[in-house]
Amino acid sequence: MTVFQERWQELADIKDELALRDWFMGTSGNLAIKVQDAPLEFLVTASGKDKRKRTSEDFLLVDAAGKAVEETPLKPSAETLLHCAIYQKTAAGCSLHIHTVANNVISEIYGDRGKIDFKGLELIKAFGLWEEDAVLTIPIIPNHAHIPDLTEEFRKYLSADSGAVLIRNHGITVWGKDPFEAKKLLEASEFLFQYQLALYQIQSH
Ligand SMILES: CSC[C@@H](O)[C@@H](O)C(=O)COP(=O)(O)O
Ligand SMILES: [Zn+2]
Repeated sequence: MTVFQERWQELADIKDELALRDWFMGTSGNLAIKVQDAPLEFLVTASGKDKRKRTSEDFLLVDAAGKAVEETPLKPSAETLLHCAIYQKTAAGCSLHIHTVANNVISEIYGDRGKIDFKGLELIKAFGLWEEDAVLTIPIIPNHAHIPDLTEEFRKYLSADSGAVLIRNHGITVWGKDPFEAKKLLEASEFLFQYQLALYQIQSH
């Protein structure tokens, strides 16, 4: 199997796993996996597809500018520039973006603060935070409709090779060295958002 085929299969498998969780409501979400550096090329989901379906037209190969490497009728994800920024600024190998009710509501509740902090919760260890008093901070950025503007804002938080950013009333984007790490961060984030939401609902009564 070529590297291209291996990466395609890895991305298709992770797409199926996230689909099983119903994390692609209304065609939302996009996924990417790096195929090579210098020149950068990565596979990204084709725009507007039902990501619950597995087909031979789910992904296309794009370059560092987010343009298709070969002639294709497929359109790269509308949010490809976010994935470009990740691969340009970090050593990540995989990036995942999903919309959930929990991540949207949390982003709205905490959006004015520009971040949400988690402390004293076991699952922040998924982000490599093992100390007793460690704090996980997930930035929350405004949801600019103009994707280059959104990307500019997003780039400010790309200082590590793995991480997560919430886009207000839109969704979350995570990145990690490979699909396993990116999925771990995604699942941990969604757990933390659901926990915080449940707590918020109890405490506001
Ligand atoms: C209709 S879903 C919202 C989209 O605008 C977008 O935010 C999204 O996540 C999916 O867009 P896509 O172009 O399919 O990658
Ligand atoms: Zn989106």
